[in-house]
Amino acid sequence: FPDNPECEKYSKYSPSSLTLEQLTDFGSKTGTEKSSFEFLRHELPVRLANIMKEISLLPNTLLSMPSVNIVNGWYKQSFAEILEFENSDADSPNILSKFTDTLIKIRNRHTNVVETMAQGVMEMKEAFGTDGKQENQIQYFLDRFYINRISIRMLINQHALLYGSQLANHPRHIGCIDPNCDVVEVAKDAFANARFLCEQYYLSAPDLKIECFNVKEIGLPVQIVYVPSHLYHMLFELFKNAMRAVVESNLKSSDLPPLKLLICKGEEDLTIKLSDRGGGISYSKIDLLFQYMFSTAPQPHTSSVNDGSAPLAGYGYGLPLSRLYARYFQGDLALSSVEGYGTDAIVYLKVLSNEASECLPVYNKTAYKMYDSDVAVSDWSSPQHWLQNGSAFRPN
Ligand SMILES: N#Cc1c[nH]c2ncccc12
Repeated sequence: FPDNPECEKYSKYSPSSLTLEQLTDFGSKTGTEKSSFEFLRHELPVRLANIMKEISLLPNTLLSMPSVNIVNGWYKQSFAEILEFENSDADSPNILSKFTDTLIKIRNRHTNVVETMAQGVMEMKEAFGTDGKQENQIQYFLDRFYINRISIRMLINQHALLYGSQLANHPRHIGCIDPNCDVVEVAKDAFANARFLCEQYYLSAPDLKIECFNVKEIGLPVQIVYVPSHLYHMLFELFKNAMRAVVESNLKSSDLPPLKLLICKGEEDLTIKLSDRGGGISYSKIDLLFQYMFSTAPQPHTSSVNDGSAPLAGYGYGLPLSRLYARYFQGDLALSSVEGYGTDAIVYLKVLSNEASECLPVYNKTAYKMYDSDVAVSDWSSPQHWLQNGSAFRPN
């Protein structure tokens, strides 16, 4: 990409972060297909170019992997296709419908980016092994790469749902945003589907108890301006992991301790805490659950109680991606565990839609330096394993 002048040009712009309030106002009041077209034909190349510059900075051990080359090709192709509209006359016939068709074609092309990048990481691990420095760089890159992808798909989905030919499923929704997203309803849906899978695999599943508090609007249901599919993705992942922990730590018992879900809408945060009595996980292993390099390995999935000899089976990319969905609109996802007892998984969401602004990676000197091979080595005395990470502090 470095030799692509158009990529150079668009990577010099910073992405424009939108709030859920701006997205809902645009989709319900102020926006038109033409103004959306004029915004996206600049903003989408900006977001693509910013991350394409970072792809070009990846260690060659990853960049040279066949699967990463495939993803590269998809980004180049999509970038070029949007640029076809750079100087189009927005008022010329069919240009707007052609643009929407192009966006849908791009969305379809990128359907399997997550799996294909994971395959590339696997190819690199098998070919070259890894070291702590590279793991940090790849963790840094993939968090930025996937949240960039979430943001591009969000903008494409909004435009396609608002102006495309497909019928809107939910008349009250604004694109993929529900202005009154009922958290309990989404949670019950995610729980039911996770329980179905759990019962299929383990022949049993824990029950769920829900406690709900609305401190901001006493007596009203807990609702938020949010993207239901993002909330569902997070909760479905957390329910699956909690159920697995409970079943695998109670294999000799038919009486499973129930999961507990606490939902509380405060003034600033909507907090969702899922508590399980699944035996917990040691503090030192929590970070591993969010690490792509750890989660990429094809782990032997043990359905017997983990006797401690085998490494904790990877959870796939579900947790790190769920945390990115939470962070995308200024929230977060954290695990707090008591080894030997159980785990709390906590999702924080912004109550106010004008505070829920897109969290977007920006290609700049700071980012550039993160890919510099001479990143700082630890300047703290630490057990040997920390030195491999090359991180000055415990990875957060
Ligand atoms: N996410 C999640 C988890 C929820 N409960 C857990 N117990 C052990 C390890 C991970 C988890």
